[in-house]
Amino acid sequence: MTNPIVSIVYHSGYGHTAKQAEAVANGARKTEAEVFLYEVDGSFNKWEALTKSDAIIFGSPTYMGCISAQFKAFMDETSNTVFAAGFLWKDKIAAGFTNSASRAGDKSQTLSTLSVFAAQHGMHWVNLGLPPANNTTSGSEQDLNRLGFFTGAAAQSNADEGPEVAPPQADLLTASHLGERVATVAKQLMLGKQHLKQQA
Ligand SMILES: Cc1cc2nc3c(=O)[nH]c(=O)nc-3n(C[C@H](O)[C@H](O)[C@H](O)COP(=O)(O)O)c2cc1C
Repeated sequence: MTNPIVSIVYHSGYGHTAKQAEAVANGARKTEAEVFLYEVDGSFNKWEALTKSDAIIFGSPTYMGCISAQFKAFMDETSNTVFAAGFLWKDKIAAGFTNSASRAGDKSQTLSTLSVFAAQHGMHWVNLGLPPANNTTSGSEQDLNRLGFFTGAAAQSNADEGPEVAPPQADLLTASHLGERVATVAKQLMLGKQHLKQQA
């Protein structure tokens, strides 16, 4: 019995989204998955590793209401290296996360862009799977999914704080939840495929 390979591909200009990416990886590591982190910054060459992955989790800071230019360059490269090379990511699992300075900050646009990107590659998008929190009188900033996103994991880093303190723990735990959820779904899909193959 093999375990799924979960890769996390992210860009981070100033280190905050990198902290979130590490939290996603830590969540995935709570399962038996093999977990790899790849940073996108300029030319990317880990295509073979991504093609071997069962799940790929995409992460970008929200810059000007969308993904960063560096992450967009990575996405555009996949047109040749993945799509035209044989639809190589079809049927893999995908998910996404983003971090920005404002609580909203138009992060939804970033997550939406990442999910469309995954769909273009024929991937199965896994959402966050947490109810929105911090939206009642008993809620707090310590709640998981305190920012209330559904499509993926969101984090908020105060613009005057460095990555040693931002994003806060609640957002890192939310990211960790996404990583664990994706790795679990990857295992379920793997076991389901093996079961169907044995029955055939
Ligand atoms: C070019 C640029 C554009 C930004 N645009 C947004 C934005 O649209 N919404 C927002 O909330 N924060 C915005 N920010 C703030 C960043 O999202 C925030 O500083 C984030 O923590 C940066 O993540 P990083 O350290 O991984 O690069 C922007 C920052 C930069 C540098």
